[in-house]
Amino acid sequence: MKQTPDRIYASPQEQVADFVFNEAVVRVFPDMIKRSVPGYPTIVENLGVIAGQFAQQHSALYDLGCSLGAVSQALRRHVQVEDCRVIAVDNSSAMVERCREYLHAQDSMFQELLPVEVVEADICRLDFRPASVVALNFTLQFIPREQRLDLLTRIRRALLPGGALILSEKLRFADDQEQALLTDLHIAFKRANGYSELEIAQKRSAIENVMKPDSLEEHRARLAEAGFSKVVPWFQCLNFASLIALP
Ligand SMILES: Nc1ncnc2c1ncn2[C@@H]1O[C@H](C[S@+](CC[C@H]([NH3+])C(=O)[O-])CC(=O)[O-])[C@@H](O)[C@H]1O
Ligand SMILES: O=C(O)C(=O)Cc1ccccc1
Repeated sequence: MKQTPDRIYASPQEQVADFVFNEAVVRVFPDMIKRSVPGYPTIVENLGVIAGQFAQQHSALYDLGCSLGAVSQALRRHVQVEDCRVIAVDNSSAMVERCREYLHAQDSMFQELLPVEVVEADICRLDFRPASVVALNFTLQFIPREQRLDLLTRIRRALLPGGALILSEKLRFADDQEQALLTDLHIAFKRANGYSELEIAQKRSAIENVMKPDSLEEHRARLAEAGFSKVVPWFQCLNFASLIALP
């Protein structure tokens, strides 16, 4: 993927607008997410490996909030199961357009990849087909809180026995000291990746109204209420974590 550097918040803005996944973000997204989310490359690659353990014949593998399709690409690199298809969904037309280009490029470089379908839709209004793997890789945090339980319930109903939901999220922490330490360390991570104090501050005010992280305890309670029987955290780097939820 192209690595145009993210300079979106580099110059001072009189009023920082709410963050949107538009064309300007699409252009810099691979650089932005790598420099902003500690552990992102490790999570994406291992999501493919984990999916390989749960993928079943004659089922769908969902990449919900696919952005540029990094997870879909990992699924296709790692899963070789008969009659499976990847369904990548995002409601940003700018993301979907570029995602289709990247996945076509992957098709032209490799043979025998799983078929993939990129759908422009709101994942809260999606009719799910029977699925063995569902990935929500840093997407649930952008869904309005009051819609999260319903979405997870519908995912749970679509999951086949033996399947899995892989849920990656930024976490918040009920303990003030833990929250403060991990927030500081996340800022240090961004600084170490070349973001200025201004960029960090402006990005923070851009996302505060649109991205609402929950605590691990809130995720566990909601997943249980949605009908998941087991939640296994498999990765945490600073305040970013990934969970495997079993039906
Ligand atoms: N209701 C919705 N319906 C569909 N898509 C949505 C919705 N709300 C937000 N999105 C989409 O969810 C994605 C979240 S980014 C995911 C990274 C990717 N998974 C990755 O592994 O590279 C996370 C981040 O940027 O921190 C964006 O593309 C939104 O358009
Ligand atoms: O930038 C941040 O602070 C984040 O928490 C993650 C993020 C990454 C990319 C787009 C929006 C939010």
